[in-house]
Amino acid sequence: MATQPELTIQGWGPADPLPSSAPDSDLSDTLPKAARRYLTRELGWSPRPTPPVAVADIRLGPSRLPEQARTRLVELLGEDNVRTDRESRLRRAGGKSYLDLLRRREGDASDAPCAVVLPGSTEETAALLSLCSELGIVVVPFGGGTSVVGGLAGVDPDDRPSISVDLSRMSSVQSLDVPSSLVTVGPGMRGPALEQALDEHGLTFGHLPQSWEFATLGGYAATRSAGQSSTGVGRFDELVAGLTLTTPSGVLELGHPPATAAGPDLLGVALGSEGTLGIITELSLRVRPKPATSSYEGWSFRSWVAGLAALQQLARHDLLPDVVRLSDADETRANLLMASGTGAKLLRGSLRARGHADGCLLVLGWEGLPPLVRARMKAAAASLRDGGAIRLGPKVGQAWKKNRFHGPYLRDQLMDGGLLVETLETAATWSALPTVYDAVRRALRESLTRAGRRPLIMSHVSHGYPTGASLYVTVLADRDETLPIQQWLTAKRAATDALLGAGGTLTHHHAVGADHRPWMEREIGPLGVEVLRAVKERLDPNGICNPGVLLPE
Ligand SMILES: Cc1cc2nc3c(=O)[nH]c(=O)nc-3n(C[C@H](O)[C@H](O)[C@H](O)COP(=O)(O)OP(=O)(O)OC[C@H]3O[C@@H](n4cnc5c(N)ncnc54)[C@H](O)[C@@H]3O)c2cc1C
Repeated sequence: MATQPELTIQGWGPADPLPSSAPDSDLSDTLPKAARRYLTRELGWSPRPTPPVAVADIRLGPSRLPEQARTRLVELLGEDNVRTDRESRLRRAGGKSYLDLLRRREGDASDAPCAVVLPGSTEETAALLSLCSELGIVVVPFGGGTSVVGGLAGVDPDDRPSISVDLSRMSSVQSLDVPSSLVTVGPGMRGPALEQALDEHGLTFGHLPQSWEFATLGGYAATRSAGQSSTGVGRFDELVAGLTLTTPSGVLELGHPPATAAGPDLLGVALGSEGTLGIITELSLRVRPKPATSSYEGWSFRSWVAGLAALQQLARHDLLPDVVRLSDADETRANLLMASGTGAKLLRGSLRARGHADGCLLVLGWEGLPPLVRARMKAAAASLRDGGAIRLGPKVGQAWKKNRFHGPYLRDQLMDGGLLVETLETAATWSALPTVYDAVRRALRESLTRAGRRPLIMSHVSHGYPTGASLYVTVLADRDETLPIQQWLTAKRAATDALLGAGGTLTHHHAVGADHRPWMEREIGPLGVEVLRAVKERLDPNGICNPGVLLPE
């Protein structure tokens, strides 16, 4: 089992060891002048240093784990694998949403778990859950800690002590069945390590969310994640052939590859269960040969509506590529301004000259066998041209591919400069998508506009289906320094009500967590909630498994 880098506590990126002082950051090093001017003008924002407090000054309360419980846990897992020290608890406090980062930057880690425990196998996890059930200790599975919906909040209505179950000791490949294209892995493994292990066999897994560097395979399954290539490769839940769900009531082996018709698919109950039913302790995943060729390219549309219509045509004729990303005019403008260098400047000039100054950028990625990729690209190109698109060529596609994991690093620096930076996402049918887009933008604009300050709302479609697509929204606004948490909570509530009212789904891939649970009944209905509760009561009779997420209070 290789050691995987820890995530920094107050932002994004690898951090080791624990820093004692706040990092220096300067937006002028990161953002080109034109982008800073643009943001200042658009938002009515004046950049100002608002660095996080030093990590040493972050406050967390004493552990509430009873000594007797600690002793029992140590008997089960060993002294090294039961940790109540400040650093272990701090590193497992919450996830990486804007609100999580705000709290950590302000020095608040009152949501830290009472202890961090590290089981090493399904058997140890089963014994751990049974012990915690007996002792009344809440367990919150911890994968990569990249939840952006409060999935790790550890909230318990009965205020019992809560422990974080860190799955990093279970992070290796257990077996590889090449003829069947199946790999069996531990839940704590991350994407880069899996790709490395598969590479020597000429295989790939290909699930690439933006959190790829730190998120885990168990976390993807627990949240039904989608990656940048999900249009072609499939969402994470489509890539799971089977898994082991370890619960306080026993161990469930779910999924029977290649296929079974033996009743309803219980695997679907475990996928997206967010730690509320137990802990995923093993996964069997579908892998594929590494693509012999890959080709990324850029296109431009005069308008968002034209771009959506063209994607819909591709979807209808089964011509969607593996990677699809259509940015609206606001996101396109911001991305072009943030890209420095002569290439970006030339592109801006060329788009202006061709009447696409306010256009919408489309990035497409194709992977697979060369003749198939060529044929798909040719057919799609004809359809896109019919839809009014102009081809910008491979450089734009390659530039996107090269920078595709950079966004979260920039978020930290924008927050350092006094900005609110957050994302939200949904999915809608092709017919509802334009209305959902308008409704979300309107709600965010109304909520975040005040006294000469406006939000910048940037959107893209990044996952296409025959029936519709996902919509991803990034919001930037001048941060309210007095009530920053309230500022975002109000905007988020308005946006969620608006997108549900317009026909969008509660979430496309970020999951429910604590943040979306008030709307869960609206998404699946009261009977749906009762069914989920009944399953939970059977598998987790004492309600110790991540009680603060998914199901409404
Ligand atoms: C910068 C950034 C970019 C992101 N980009 C994407 C993206 O492109 N696509 C996407 O889908 N998501 C994205 N996310 C969200 C996040 O990465 C996903 O939700 C991811 O699946 C979480 O994995 P994790 O291992 O970090 O899980 P954690 O954050 O540790 O946990 C998430 C939830 O799952 C539960 N859980 C974790 N492991 C297990 C397990 N083994 N068994 C049972 N329950 C478990 C936890 O208790 C928690 O409720 C992004 C997040 C960030 C911060």
